[in-house]
Amino acid sequence: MTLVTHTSIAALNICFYGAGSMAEAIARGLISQELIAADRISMLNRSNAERLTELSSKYGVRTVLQGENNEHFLRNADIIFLAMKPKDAAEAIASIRPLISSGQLIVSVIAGLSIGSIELLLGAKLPIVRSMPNTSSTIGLGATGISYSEAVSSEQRAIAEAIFQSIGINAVVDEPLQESVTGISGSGPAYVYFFMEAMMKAATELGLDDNVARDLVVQTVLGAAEMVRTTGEDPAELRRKVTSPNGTTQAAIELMTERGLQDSIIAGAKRSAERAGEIGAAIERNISE
Ligand SMILES: NC(=O)C1=CN([C@@H]2O[C@H](COP(=O)(O)OP(=O)(O)OC[C@H]3O[C@@H](n4cnc5c(N)ncnc54)[C@H](O)[C@@H]3O)[C@@H](O)[C@H]2O)C=CC1
Ligand SMILES: O=C(O)[C@@H]1CCC=N1
Repeated sequence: MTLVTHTSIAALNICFYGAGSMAEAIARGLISQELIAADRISMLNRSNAERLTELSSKYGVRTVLQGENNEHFLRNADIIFLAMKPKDAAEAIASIRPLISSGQLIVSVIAGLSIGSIELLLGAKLPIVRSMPNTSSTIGLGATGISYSEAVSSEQRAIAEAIFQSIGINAVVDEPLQESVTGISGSGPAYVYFFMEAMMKAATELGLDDNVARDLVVQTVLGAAEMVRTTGEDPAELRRKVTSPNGTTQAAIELMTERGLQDSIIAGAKRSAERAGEIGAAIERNISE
């Protein structure tokens, strides 16, 4: 069995290729969970020097704009996170092909992008981790789906899992299921925020002031999630315990059901998964043209 310790990860160099929201969430999580020192992390962006200055002053990471000695960071990285938008991925990945060597671990967070497409773009069957994290990684509460290419060694698997575990929980899934993970936990935080926006709007329309509305809604969502986690009971059972016969909750749930709340959430999550597939297929078409 391969032993991967926090100490062995601390000795690696990690490069984020694309320095947007998701890269920041993971880098911030890794630093705050003390898995790796900030000066072992480099973050590269195509443009926006201001954004890079903000990241280096906030976290102490090394930053570099594309074209300004970014080759050094890419060549010397043990792990390269591919973290640009899907529309930029094909060009960005193909352009680093001459810099990549077989000892490096490539970790993609790009929605829809298949391992096969990354192999085609890099021109080799390298060790590739396809992941689908979420922005809650920022505070160590992420939920990440992970899949591996055949070339990923057991030690590299252990490193990838330790990295994502340091910023939340992991589920290792067969690659086609990454689209489902995207529909559930990748996009999922946005559904919860959407729900919270609606709850806060309702609270203010019901006469509560903004701060009280925010506090009550945040605590309600936190408490409900924690109840599911700690009691191990099904959400349906916990919901039943809130719902007194002919009471207030029943009145609310009946109206929400009539207006299709649950059906909308199910359809929306499935649409996100389907969209991940469409995004991946568009990149594949782009590569084969
Ligand atoms: N935001 C989220 O909740 C999640 C995002 N993802 C995936 O993460 C990826 C990044 O998403 P965000 O961080 O939200 O996007 P973003 O737009 O915040 O960041 C993308 C960054 O990549 C940079 N970039 C683009 N082309 C580049 C190039 N050729 N070289 C260097 N940098 C380049 C852009 O300048 C930008 O800063 C996407 O592929 C998305 O599918 C995955 C899970 C969750
Ligand atoms: O909206 C998106 O495409 C990305 C992938 C999952 C969350 N955000």
